[in-house]
Amino acid sequence: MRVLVTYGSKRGGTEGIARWLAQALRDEGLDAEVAAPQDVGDVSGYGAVIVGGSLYANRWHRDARRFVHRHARRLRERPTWFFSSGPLDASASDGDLPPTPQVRALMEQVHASGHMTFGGRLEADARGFLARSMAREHAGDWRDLEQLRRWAASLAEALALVGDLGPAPRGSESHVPF
Ligand SMILES: Cc1cc2nc3c(=O)[nH]c(=O)nc-3n(C[C@H](O)[C@H](O)[C@H](O)COP(=O)(O)O)c2cc1C
Repeated sequence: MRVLVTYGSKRGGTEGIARWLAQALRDEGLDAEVAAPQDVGDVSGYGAVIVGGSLYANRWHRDARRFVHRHARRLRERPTWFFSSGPLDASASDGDLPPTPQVRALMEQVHASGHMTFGGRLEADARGFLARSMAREHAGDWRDLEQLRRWAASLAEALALVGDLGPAPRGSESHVPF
């Protein structure tokens, strides 16, 4: 099954997660590819889509939000998962940080099957006034590869189940059982 991983990322940390995730999904036997949201014309060729966004003031990066709005109808027709990347500490590693209210609303819009929050990254020499002052105390890389691999394995398992159930009837919503 072809799987698209796309992202909204200001400073590259979330893009990095998208790339690792696609690799982890390929390791699980899926035909996964990464594309920047502006390079995706149509998601019809994909069996499943994963959209990630970096968090700034609890809001997803604009490119990720726009992607969801633009493709909402098609996303509702196929299994779609979201991930967020943000916390500059180890709080995301357990895998149970919920989506922010804005991201939850986007999930409802496309009937997303699930969400994962990953730790973020902020470089010590980050540009921008706010980023620079945050970096004084919070610079670091909290993206957790083990957490990412566990999530990739659970997605592969869910997609294998979808595959066993056969393709959904045209126009129907996805029915991933979790
Ligand atoms: C100004 C600013 C605001 C941020 N706000 C949040 C936030 O509300 N929640 C959060 O979890 N992380 C927040 N972060 C951390 C970023 O989400 C984190 O650095 C992330 O990895 C950035 O992803 P990117 O490199 O793809 O842009 C903030 C970072 C900055 C610089």
